[in-house]
Amino acid sequence: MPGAPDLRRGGGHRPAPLAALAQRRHPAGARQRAAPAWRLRPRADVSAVPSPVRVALLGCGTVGSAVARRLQDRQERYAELLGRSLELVGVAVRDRSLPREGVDPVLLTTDAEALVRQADVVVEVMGGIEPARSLIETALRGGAQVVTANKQLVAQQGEGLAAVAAEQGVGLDYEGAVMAAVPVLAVLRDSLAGDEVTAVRGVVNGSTNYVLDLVAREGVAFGEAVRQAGELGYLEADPTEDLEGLDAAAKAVILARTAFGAQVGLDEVDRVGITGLTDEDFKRAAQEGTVIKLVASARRAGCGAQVAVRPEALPAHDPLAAVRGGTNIVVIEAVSAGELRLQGAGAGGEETASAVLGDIVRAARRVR
Ligand SMILES: NC(=O)c1ccc[n+]([C@@H]2O[C@H](COP(=O)([O-])OP(=O)(O)OC[C@H]3O[C@@H](n4cnc5c(N)ncnc54)[C@H](O)[C@@H]3O)[C@@H](O)[C@H]2O)c1
Ligand SMILES: N[C@@H](CCO)C(=O)O
Repeated sequence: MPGAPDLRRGGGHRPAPLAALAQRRHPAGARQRAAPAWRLRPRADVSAVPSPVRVALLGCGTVGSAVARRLQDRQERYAELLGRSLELVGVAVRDRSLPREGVDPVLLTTDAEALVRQADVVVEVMGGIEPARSLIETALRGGAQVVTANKQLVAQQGEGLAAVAAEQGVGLDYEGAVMAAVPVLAVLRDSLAGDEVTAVRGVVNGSTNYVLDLVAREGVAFGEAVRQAGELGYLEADPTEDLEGLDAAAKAVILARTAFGAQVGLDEVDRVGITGLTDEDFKRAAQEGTVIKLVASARRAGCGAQVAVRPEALPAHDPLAAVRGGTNIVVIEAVSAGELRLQGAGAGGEETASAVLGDIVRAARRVR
């Protein structure tokens, strides 16, 4: 939406934090200092305690701050699950003076590159293509496992990054990039690995579903509904990505790639967003007993796929018609399984953190 105001979070200021913990815990080069004698443990103890898995977080916005908070307050749970602790060693931000509720200011750093080099697992939740892509590549080439929720990056550059990951023998996971809390990629990649998926169709963008729902059911003005979606943390940093269907298109490309191995470019998606919808469209849909949804679909076609994102007026009995607010749904068709439906929270910091944290645990299991 050109000229759209920042529809998202506000924020005050706190005093500047101390130096990043990363430097303190994992000193490099000239900064290296010997540990004080009182911190040295007897050799037997050191070998008995597995070293922590060092996690670096790139970005501390809606998703990043939720991930950071959960990494801290679920420490014991993760240690039990993994047999070693997950240690958040630093959080890369643009501005260290901004408050990050529940995140220890000592962890904040503006030097993302240095942070990446000190981690076993790098979690990219800053969004955008650069510097996210370069930082991920640096992490992979340095032997770190990478987790990202960045659907634009995965849709546009995912294959190249996956090749680097394979070359380095490390993982690149991005469950949070598609349908937030709904584990659709795991189902397509793992659970249906022995089947043949033929089509995937769904509502895969939470913010536009929230907007369409509010406009149609509660008569809320379009602009006001968009503002509320922003307040809930559903919108991308650039809301046009949601409203023009680019976010859904990126997710559809990732779905097609995961479901059928289809190489579909973002520019090959037949895409229409929701900004062209008029009051007349909503009125007609109500009169006809239909519901307008932004539908993403991918259908296997030979070695490739036909991928589309467009608003459709759906009959009330269509499973996609019933999803409310920020909820997402996907209907998967597979030769042996038949039709499967997955539904749940499709946007939001805490909800997306669920998927990102799942990927972090998976990644941590690979760290030797
Ligand atoms: N919000 C959601 O519901 C949701 C759901 C699934 C996936 N995602 C994806 O997760 C990613 C993050 O989304 P978000 O909603 O948290 O965005 P956000 O804008 O709230 O947070 C991103 C943060 O990263 C910071 N950042 C950007 N560039 C940086 C840089 N170079 N160095 C340091 N910090 C930098 C920004 O200042 C911001 O604080 C995006 O790729 C988004 O598409 C978001
Ligand atoms: N902006 C995205 C966030 C979740 O990917 C949406 O509205 O679905």
